[in-house]
Amino acid sequence: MSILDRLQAAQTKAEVLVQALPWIREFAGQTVVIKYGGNAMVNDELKQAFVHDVMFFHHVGLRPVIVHGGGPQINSMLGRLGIESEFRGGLRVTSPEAMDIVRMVLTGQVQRELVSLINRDAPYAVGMSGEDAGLLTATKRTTTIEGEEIDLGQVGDIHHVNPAGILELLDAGRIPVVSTIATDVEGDGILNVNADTAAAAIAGALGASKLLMLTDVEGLYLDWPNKDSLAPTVSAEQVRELLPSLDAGMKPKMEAALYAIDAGVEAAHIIDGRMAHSMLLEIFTDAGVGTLVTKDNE
Ligand SMILES: Nc1ncnc2c1ncn2[C@@H]1O[C@H](COP(=O)(O)OP(=O)(O)O)[C@@H](O)[C@H]1O
Ligand SMILES: CC(=O)N[C@@H](CCC(=O)OP(=O)(O)O)C(=O)O
Repeated sequence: MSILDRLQAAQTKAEVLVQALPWIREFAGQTVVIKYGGNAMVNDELKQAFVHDVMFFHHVGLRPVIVHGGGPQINSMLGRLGIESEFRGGLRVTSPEAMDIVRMVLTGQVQRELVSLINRDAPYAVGMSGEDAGLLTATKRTTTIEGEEIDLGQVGDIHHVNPAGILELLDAGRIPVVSTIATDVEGDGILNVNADTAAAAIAGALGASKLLMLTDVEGLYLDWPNKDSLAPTVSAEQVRELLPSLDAGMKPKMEAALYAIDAGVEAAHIIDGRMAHSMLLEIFTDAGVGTLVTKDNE
């Protein structure tokens, strides 16, 4: 590479840094909840890119909180153990036997892996389950399909979020990594909570400014699966209209986006986790990848 080429490449990097400046200034000190879906944890390079983005957020003064999923990882373990599992309305029907595996995979495998990956860079990450310090309590929920109420077993909807434990970690300069197992407020057991739902409730309780949801699709398609229908921005009102027609995977995500916005979170973003550094591009550049869900009046 000639000196001129090297100077031009350096100039481009400087421009990118300068472009990030207003966003860094705007978001410094704000809490951002990142929902890291199991389908976005595709390979080691992408996981490493995710960790670098989280570290970038942390070092420019944002307060990132990671709420992770792990649906595919749970499926794989259930399959290895020969335990049947099915999804109804985007939620896993969770028998007591499956519940043990869900807890084991989320808190013992996926969360540990993320915590270790971050801490290999710098020792900031601390894992938490929704069971820890009363973080998540839930009540048993069902789902309705074609007018019929379906029993989902040990599946919960958030009853209450006690964010004290997360706030203590954030104030100590840590990066909380949360698994979405909740204490059953009506019984003496635990409940399996969809990670999108939990992330939205946590974002609301923390007064987060953003909820970022990393998944395995470019964003919300208004006319799924028509690839020309990707929406760069949608209002909460539009999402409310779309909700009944949405397919399984996107439904809990859009319900979560609405919940977060109704709880005061300024924006929810659906971001393609299969693209390296998509979070940085969405937050700190003018490029705007993914779908931004905003309040009705914006
Ligand atoms: N309107 C839509 N726009 C985008 N994706 C959709 C839509 N409807 C359904 N989907 C599906 O939702 C999936 C994402 O949800 P899910 O598989 O639950 O991801 P995650 O594990 O990241 O939570 C996409 O891969 C896609 O197949
Ligand atoms: C009730 C319910 O469906 N819980 C989910 C929890 C994990 C999750 O939500 O993982 P993703 O974000 O990767 O989909 C499950 O058991 O798969």
